[in-house]
Amino acid sequence: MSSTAFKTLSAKAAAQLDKELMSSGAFSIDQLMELAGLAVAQAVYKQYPPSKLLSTEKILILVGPGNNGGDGLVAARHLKLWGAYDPVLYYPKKSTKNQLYTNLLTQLVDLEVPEISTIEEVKQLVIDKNVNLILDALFGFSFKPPIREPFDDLISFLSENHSKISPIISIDIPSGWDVDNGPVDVDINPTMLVSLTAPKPCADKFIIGHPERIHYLGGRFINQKIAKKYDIEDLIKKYKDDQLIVKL
Ligand SMILES: NC(=O)C1=CN([C@@H]2O[C@H](COP(=O)(O)OP(=O)(O)OC[C@H]3O[C@@H](n4cnc5c(N)ncnc54)[C@H](O)[C@@H]3O)[C@@H](O)[C@H]2O)[C@@H](O)CC1
Ligand SMILES: [K+]
Repeated sequence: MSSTAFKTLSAKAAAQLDKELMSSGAFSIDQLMELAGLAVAQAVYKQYPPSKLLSTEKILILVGPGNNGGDGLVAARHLKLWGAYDPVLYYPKKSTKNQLYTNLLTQLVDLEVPEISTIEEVKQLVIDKNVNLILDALFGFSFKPPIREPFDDLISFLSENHSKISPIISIDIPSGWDVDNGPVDVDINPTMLVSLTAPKPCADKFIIGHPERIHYLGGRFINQKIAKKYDIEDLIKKYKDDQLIVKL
């Protein structure tokens, strides 16, 4: 039993649920990712509405090699389409074999979302506070420490400078954290977390002792039967009406 007010899904259970949705559940990854990314964009908008942001309203999107990165690409598109944010991408490890990611990137290129390609540019942008927000879409529930390059340098940089930089919003897992156990050696210290489907055990570590941290739930795509099987019915009931996100 979790010590916080919400149920959690272990890394193993989250991966199993994901697999189940895409096999017997008959969902495609494109559908799930679109809903997940849309929820993330809505949570960003809700928590940091454009009027609350300073000057440029730029949001740096740190994109990892897997589906967590895909969620970030989708969120970037919605934020850009809403006209209120200027996303800038950092996407150092692109998969050329996965058509889904290629398509998501093409959609952003068509929207003239700029991309920076070096870690030095990222550091400069972040340290000069030329971005108001940082969206962490590097790693999700399939991450296994220790972190490998080129992401080790980035995670260390964010960790060392966390008190000086704009707020970090992590998608599903604070990148670099162990999914079941929380922070390892370096901690990017996000201000906000958007858990997808259900929080993972590390979300307990995110919240406990940190009342100032913000936690949303998104990814409203599971039915009652699956919710019951994974014992997360109470969590799913927290969504009201047509909401795609809920603040936990
Ligand atoms: N059912 C759900 O809740 C859904 C989840 N989605 C997203 O999908 C994520 C899981 O996606 P994936 O399974 O593709 O995995 P991740 O995006 O968590 O990461 C996998 C990638 O990270 C790399 N990696 C793992 N450990 C590493 C390390 N120590 N150093 C460097 N690289 C490392 C792997 O080689 C792989 O390329 C979730 O967290 C969520 O964001 C959505 O896109 C769709 C639906
Ligand atoms: K993340």
